[in-house]
Amino acid sequence: MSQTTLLPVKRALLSVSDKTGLIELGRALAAQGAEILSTGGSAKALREAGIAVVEVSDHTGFPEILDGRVKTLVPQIHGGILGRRDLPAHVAQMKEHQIAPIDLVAVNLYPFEATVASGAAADDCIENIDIGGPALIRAAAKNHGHVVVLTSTDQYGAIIEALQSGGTSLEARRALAGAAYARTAAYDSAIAAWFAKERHETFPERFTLAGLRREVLRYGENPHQQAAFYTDGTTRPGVATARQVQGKSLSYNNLNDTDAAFEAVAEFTDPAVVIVKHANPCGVATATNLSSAWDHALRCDPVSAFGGIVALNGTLDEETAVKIATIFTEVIVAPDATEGAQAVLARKKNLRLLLTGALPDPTAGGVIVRSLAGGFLAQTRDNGRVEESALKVVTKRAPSAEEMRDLIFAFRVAKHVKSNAIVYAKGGATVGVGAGQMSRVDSARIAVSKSLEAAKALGQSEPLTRGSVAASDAFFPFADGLETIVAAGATAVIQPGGSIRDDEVIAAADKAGIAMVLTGMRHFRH
Ligand SMILES: NC(=O)c1ncn([C@@H]2O[C@H](COP(=O)(O)O)[C@@H](O)[C@H]2O)c1NC=O
Repeated sequence: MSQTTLLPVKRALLSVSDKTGLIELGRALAAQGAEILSTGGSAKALREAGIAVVEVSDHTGFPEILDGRVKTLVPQIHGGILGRRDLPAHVAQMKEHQIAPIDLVAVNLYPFEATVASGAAADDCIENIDIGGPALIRAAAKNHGHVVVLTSTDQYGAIIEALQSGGTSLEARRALAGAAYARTAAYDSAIAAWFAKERHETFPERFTLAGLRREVLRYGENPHQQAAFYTDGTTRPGVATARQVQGKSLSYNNLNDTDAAFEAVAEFTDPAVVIVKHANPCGVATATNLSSAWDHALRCDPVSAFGGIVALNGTLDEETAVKIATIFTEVIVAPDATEGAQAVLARKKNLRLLLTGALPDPTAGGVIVRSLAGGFLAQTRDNGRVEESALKVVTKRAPSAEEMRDLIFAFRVAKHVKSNAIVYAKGGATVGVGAGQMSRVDSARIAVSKSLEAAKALGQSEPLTRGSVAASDAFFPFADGLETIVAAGATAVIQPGGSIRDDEVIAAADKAGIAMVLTGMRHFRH
């Protein structure tokens, strides 16, 4: 058989859980004169639409048994799919055992993933593990030289067209075979993940990662890199589940930054705004409303905010939208937006607006992964959150109530800043962010110099860090980082503690008369 030969379909097996498009496919096959074999529910739907169909059990002479656990798992079916039409021995054996060739298999599987997502009981989940379906798919995909395999309703259209134009090409069947194995692999991955979860096994010996390509991106982190965006089927509100209301496609960096911004803004219950650049917050604020939160977030580092990603933790209103629209912004992400806000943003054609419907739960667990040469690292999500009750005051002076509020705020922001992270905050807003430096003291200094720039923009000569509090994502290895913070005018500090020089650092804080609390929890982020 040449590469270009088109194969018609003389006999097809349709066994689908999702009946979408089934009738159209059945009609197209019938119109080509194909015999249609089908299982219980699929056969019923086809028959009701007036399409001639042979029940698999009539074809094989073997009934569906064990509540449908065994329907198609019989030699007449699998032999009909797997027999090679180009091997005389196969053809002879098929004839000897009265096995009729099956040229097209359309199967979509029991909805295991949806059943698990619905929170169904274990028995229900197990009953939704399809056995016969994957066996049919894998057999048909293996014998793609002779058989077409359809595993998704959105593949039907192209195959109907191909059949109407004389048949399917080897190239098309091979592409469908690849998609079929990817589908059964993803299905088995979901099943394995469910078993691991049931057994409270966070890191099973074999870790499978399955994703559905949502989009091929224009390029990756840089234009010479290729990239695509995959979703994993989880329903965590965020960039993967959001509805894009307007604007051009998001880039690789946009997606990454939007995720960082939205995860950060979900930390706060008061109206909050996070502005992100290069995956780091350059302004975060909470206030009594989003409009004020935007003003305060922007004030922290208006230079970096240019071309940033803005995340809000409530419904974007018109007043706030007008303000955000005054500066160049790449993406806005929020649970919702009023019609007025959407109308304002609609004038900015390139600005992307993503609506998520809800906020992610910052305390929810789950495993996150990152690749490295030869493998990937898996870890549980950083869902740690320090509450006031867990803090240990280690200095002579305890923080005031106002300082305490800002300390907790600053530490929550620091959790979302790349290490080494130093965050200065005042009045529920960041006033200086030092991110991603190789030494903690440099992060402390950079935050102050940025804060001085921000102060100048406001016509002030003192950095905004005067009278602020400071958070450090990890302990101070030496007193120098703390001394920089004191020099910047901060009056209280929050940090995990745990350094062998904690005593030195606490003594430096006492000497400066500032308050210090230890969290006992670190928030490294790389
Ligand atoms: N047991 C079997 O032999 C078997 N053969 C096909 N299935 C599945 O049965 C479903 C279709 O069933 P029905 O046509 O009765 O609605 C499909 O999702 C198909 O993947 C089977 N069911 C599960 O294992």
